[in-house]
Amino acid sequence: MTAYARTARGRAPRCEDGAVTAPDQSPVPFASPAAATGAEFVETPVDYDALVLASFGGPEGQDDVIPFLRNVTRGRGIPDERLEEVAHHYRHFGGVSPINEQNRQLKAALEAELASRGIELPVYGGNRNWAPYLEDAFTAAAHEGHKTLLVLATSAYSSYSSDRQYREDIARAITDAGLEGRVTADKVRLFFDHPGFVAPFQEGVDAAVASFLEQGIAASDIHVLFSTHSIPTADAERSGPRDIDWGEGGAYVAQHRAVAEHIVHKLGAVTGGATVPWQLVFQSRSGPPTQPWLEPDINDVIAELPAAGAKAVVIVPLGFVSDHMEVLWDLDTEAIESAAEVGIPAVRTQTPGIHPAFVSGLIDLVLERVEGTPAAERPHLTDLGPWYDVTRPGDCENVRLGFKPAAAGIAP
Ligand SMILES: CC1=C(CCC(=O)O)c2cc3nc(cc4[nH]c(cc5[nH]c(cc1n2)c(C)c5CCC(=O)O)c(CCC(=O)O)c4C)C(CCC(=O)O)=C3C
Ligand SMILES: [Fe+2]
Repeated sequence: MTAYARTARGRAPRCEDGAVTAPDQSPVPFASPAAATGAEFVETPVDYDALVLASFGGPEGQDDVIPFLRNVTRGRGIPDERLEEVAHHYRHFGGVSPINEQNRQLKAALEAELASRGIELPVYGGNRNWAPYLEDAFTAAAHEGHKTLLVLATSAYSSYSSDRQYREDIARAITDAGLEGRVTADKVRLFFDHPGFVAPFQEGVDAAVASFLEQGIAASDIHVLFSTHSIPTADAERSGPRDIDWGEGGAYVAQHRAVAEHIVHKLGAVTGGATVPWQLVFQSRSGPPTQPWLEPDINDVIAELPAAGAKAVVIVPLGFVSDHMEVLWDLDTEAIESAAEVGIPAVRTQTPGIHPAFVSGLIDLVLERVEGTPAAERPHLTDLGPWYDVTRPGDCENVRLGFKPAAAGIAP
């Protein structure tokens, strides 16, 4: 396949960190060859009979922590002593991750939204790494007679950890549950630039910047740090369709930059057009020090803020769907501490969580697949969207862990 029109036209305007470019205001015709062939978009209606909300999962008490971490690192032979080192965030919070409760709330909110629109679609919840597992969700759905399932994963951007690993685990769960050939599972497209996902971030950034302005701090002294999960650079380079040049950091970084640029551009309404300095930063690095991961680390950037003349910092958890451990520990604990050390007032803005715009946007995304909405009509706030319904073989693959069968993609 040749390069996409969206690449030839130029992706979302790229700019150096700290500068703000005016995004192209002209309406962008949807010209992707994929849209023309329908190859990567499912534009015919599908009569799904259940929705599966798929998430990461987390421990519910101290005794769960090591078994949970064994699940997360399965297949990599990491000894328990080493796992205990990464367990400290969970130990600190009584062994309880907030993520399961957040997913229960999101599931209830999705059910309420479906009911309010008069749509009958049962919702099942299952996790990749903790109970209820994906396998439990598929088993329960099949037990109640559902066969054509749509999976909604709580992960917005494209990379091995946030897309393909879900699809691999879906395939494995269907096999482990003995449901091969009895159920099918499709997956809702990645939603990094869907208006429902972006709205809560925009709201948070607008409010935080407005409040610093009210305190008499100039826009040019308010630094906005868009933070996301660092991943190995090798994963980042393979995070999108391979026939497109995404630039350094692959599709994963390009998607985050495009959304950040959109938010900063809209922020002009709050600052009276004045620009704020901003940057994409990374957090929650793990893995051996010899393995390169995306940089700079948020704490290193915060340490340099006084030298850059910053008087305030707004921390935007752009890569995260809810206030799970990465947000509570790495941002609310560590990054806020880093800001206190250099004496700069800091605000961490909200995650989408169960914000009404997000919940309603997720149901819109589900209905796109139920109704087979043409790609050209699907909401997206950046030039990179709308993202594809089906991922092609090789996209987001993990070269370290090797090939595994995955659901909801195009067969090799
Ligand atoms: C991109 C990304 C997201 C965002 C997208 C999404 O939301 O899916 C995410 C989310 C999450 N990650 C989580 C937890 C963990 N991630 C780990 C390890 C890793 N994550 C990675 C990437 C990501 N992770 C990577 C490249 C590794 C190294 C593994 C390797 O080398 O291949 C480890 C192992 C220990 C360690 O290595 O630190 C844990 C415990 C939780 C649950 C939090 C809670 O409990 O509230 C959530 C939502
Ligand atoms: Fe993670």
